Amino acid sequence: MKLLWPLILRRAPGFLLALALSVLTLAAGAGLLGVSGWFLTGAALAGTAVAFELFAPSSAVRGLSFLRIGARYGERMTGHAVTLAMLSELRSTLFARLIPLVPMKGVAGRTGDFVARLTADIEALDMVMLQAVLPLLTACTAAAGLALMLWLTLPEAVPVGVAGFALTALAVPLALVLGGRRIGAATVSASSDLRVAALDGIDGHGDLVALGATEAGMERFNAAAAQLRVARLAEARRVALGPALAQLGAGLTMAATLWLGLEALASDRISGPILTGVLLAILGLFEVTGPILRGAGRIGSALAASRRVSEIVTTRPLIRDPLAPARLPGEGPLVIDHVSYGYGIDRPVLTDVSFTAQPGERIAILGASGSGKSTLLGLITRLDDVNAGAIRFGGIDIRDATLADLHDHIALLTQDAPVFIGTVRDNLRIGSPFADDATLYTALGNARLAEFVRGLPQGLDTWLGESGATLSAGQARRLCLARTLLSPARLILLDEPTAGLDGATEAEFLGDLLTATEGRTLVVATHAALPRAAVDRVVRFEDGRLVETERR
Ligand SMILES: Nc1ncnc2c1ncn2[C@@H]1O[C@H](COP(=O)(O)OP(=O)(O)OP(=O)(O)O)[C@@H](O)[C@H]1O
Repeated sequence: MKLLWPLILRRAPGFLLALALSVLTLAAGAGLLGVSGWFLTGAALAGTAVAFELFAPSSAVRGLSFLRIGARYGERMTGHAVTLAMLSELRSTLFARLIPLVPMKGVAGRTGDFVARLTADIEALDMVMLQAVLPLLTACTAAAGLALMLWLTLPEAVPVGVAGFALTALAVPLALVLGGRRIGAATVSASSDLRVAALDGIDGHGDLVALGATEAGMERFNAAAAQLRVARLAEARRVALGPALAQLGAGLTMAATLWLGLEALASDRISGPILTGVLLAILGLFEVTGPILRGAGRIGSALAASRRVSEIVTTRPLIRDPLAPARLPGEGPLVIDHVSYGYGIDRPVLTDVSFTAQPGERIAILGASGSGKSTLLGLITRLDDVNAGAIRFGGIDIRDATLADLHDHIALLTQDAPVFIGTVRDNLRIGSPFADDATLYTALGNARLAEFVRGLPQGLDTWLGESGATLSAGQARRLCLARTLLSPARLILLDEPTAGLDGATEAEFLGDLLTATEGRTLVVATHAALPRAAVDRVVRFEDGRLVETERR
């Protein structure tokens, strides 16, 4: 709830309107039942002893029923509109907070789990507002109305009426909430596990089929689905308790009031029609306890969801902008100065690495798989900070610059760069949002993809499926490379840029790197055999140490 309060306060007028309409709906409903009870009893008695006026009560009944319909419609529209707007803002806030948490070591968690937090968990919060906060505030007003009505008509019933109402609308839901926290947490975690199993199954479908392991994938999914079914069933049982308890509370309060009312009737302190009206109005006011008790059964999940969402919001990103940032110069040497780094304290990945890339220089980092090449490129773009030593660009420690400034100067093509859903143009413009077609084709040409794109029926406007499903692995790689080359950064870092290219294309491409990165500094981590002219210098890594530097 701590998370929701600022968002609720920002939309206070909308929520107050929804609350006012909710109170009006309840008052109209209670009034409708009360007047009907009084009217029907009065009319029945009129035939015998009491003279009764019909016109005013029947108009009141009609008026109140229209008022109730209109107010309920308005309340639903306003309540939902303001709640959905609030959740949409929460989703955007959460997504923005999530991004800085992902790099390098990442936050403890899995993609499917984060998707669940952004979708199902936030959806679970919508009932907090619509089935808990608004009805509870309405119930407080209803309790005051009930006390006033009884005090005016049957004062001796005030304690029993208010106590019955408070028990049903507050104490019982509170007990349901406290008892349902464990079930709620189990439901939310089972729902997240199911998403993870589904995403894994879809992503790895090809491999599961090829390995004849679809059954194992199905089993994982089915186990997660069964777990969710058990958790949901336990929750549904609690939710089903709600309406029954609401009926019980209303029934007992009415019976106690009736008992006191019959004594008052016998001693002429209340009339028959008024007593009937009061009893039915009580029934009307208890209507608000229905959503509260139904919601109380599910609030355990909402609380668990809210905790998971808060975890993201309150986790401080590891990499943050400095308070007083220095500006990086347009050009300058990249200095790797005695850098050491490890993902955990006990396993160093880079040890005391030092080298300098002068402006315009092309450096290849070679080394066996796992020797720390990608790790170093990640550190240069501040996906994480070094454990010891420093990385400087143009004489400025990159930790002293803002991330935005750093990424304007240094661009990285990661080993697993993704193709995003969208067109070829959408994908390329991520690297340079305002680039015209000629610039896009130049970058595509440098990545040896221009002919392919020109041959597509819709050229740059061709739609690429999810993760570039309509491209071959090599084409997807070259598209990502073209995107990196479009960046205005003066220093380009390429991690295995030729992965997915065939031997002949790889050699041609490496030869072309010179033109593609003309005038820029280039650091490329690769396993490929490099043509002599492709780079100015080769540095070789072995187990995280720089063991050799060779000038070409
Ligand atoms: N996110 C991570 N968490 C923990 N350890 C990691 C992580 N990423 C890499 N490592 C470890 O760090 C070491 C260096 O990995 P890195 O990816 O930098 O090597 P590499 O030289 O780029 O290998 P490759 O040529 O296969 O891409 C490896 O032992 C790897 O297991």
